[in-house]
Amino acid sequence: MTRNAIEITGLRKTYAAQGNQPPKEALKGIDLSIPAGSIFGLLGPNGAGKSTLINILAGLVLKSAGNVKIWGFDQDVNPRQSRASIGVMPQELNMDPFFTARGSLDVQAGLYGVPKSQRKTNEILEMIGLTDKADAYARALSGGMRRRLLLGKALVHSPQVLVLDEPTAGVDIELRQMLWRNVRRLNEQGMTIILTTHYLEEAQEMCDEIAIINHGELIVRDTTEALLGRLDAKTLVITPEQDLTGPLPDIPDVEVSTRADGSLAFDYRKSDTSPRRILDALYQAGISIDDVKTEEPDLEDVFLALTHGAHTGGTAKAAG
Ligand SMILES: Nc1ncnc2c1ncn2[C@@H]1O[C@H](COP(=O)(O)OP(=O)(O)OP(=O)(O)O)[C@@H](O)[C@H]1O
Repeated sequence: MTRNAIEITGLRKTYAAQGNQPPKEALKGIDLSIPAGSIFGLLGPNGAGKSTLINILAGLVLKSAGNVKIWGFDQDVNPRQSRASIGVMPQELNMDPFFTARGSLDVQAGLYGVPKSQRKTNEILEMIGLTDKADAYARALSGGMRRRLLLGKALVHSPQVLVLDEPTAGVDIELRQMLWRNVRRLNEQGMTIILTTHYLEEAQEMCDEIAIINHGELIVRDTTEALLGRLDAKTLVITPEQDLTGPLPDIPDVEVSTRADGSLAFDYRKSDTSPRRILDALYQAGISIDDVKTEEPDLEDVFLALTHGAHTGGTAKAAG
């Protein structure tokens, strides 16, 4: 049986009323297990409850109800062990400006009770590419370097589970690649990775499994592959040999549109039409074809279909 790194049952969070704001039910009973060794994506629109969930895992927000186990340790029964099993790289760049990079890592290790002899400060500095900035004060580091330091801080106690909350928001390509290289390496060494990202392409590329939450509820949880297979929509794009002068062929159950580059896009559902039918119709209309390609839905299509209440099997993206 696969071991679960995280087991969440019936998790609820209601933030207390503030001023004239009524109480806010941010999580409405989440059940979610995350297998050990996976790279798991937690996705959802703004305000869905992702940060609340992550902050509960990190022990930064108190849950209102439900049960959370991290690496088998129940947060309520074994709070110390459950906290020691998880490291969180937060979204905000909250830094201790008066510590050096090395000092920040040391302080963090101290907070987690890691004995000096077991600290891996140099190894972590090397991994996050800050060896030459080890003695620079955090306030003198660039935004990208501070972010790397946050990753380092999340690793000082060698947690089994690493949570990355929007790790690549607003970072340049080089830093993004470095982060993903590190994440892959840590995962290969056995660490379970949970990440939230607004970049769905990134989630599609990085994550084995994905959960989508919306309005505090879990709406789907599946392997990335199965999620991508949920949408029935497909697009066949053909480039005609000559510019078309006559009307476009009318094919039942297929929507056709012209793209800016002169190609024709035929949106269809795999369950009602085959590409062969489209190609036959073009042949009969006397349209000769220079190039053909198909386009599959991507995670963005799945995400939009699920979070906008559309049914899977619905919209095809007008990719261009
Ligand atoms: N401290 C708080 N007090 C009151 N309401 C809060 C608090 N923190 C979050 N909320 C509300 O709870 C809901 C969920 O917020 P949360 O930050 O968990 O969402 P999110 O999915 O992380 O969004 P984002 O992607 O924008 O970070 C939102 O409606 C938010 O306004």
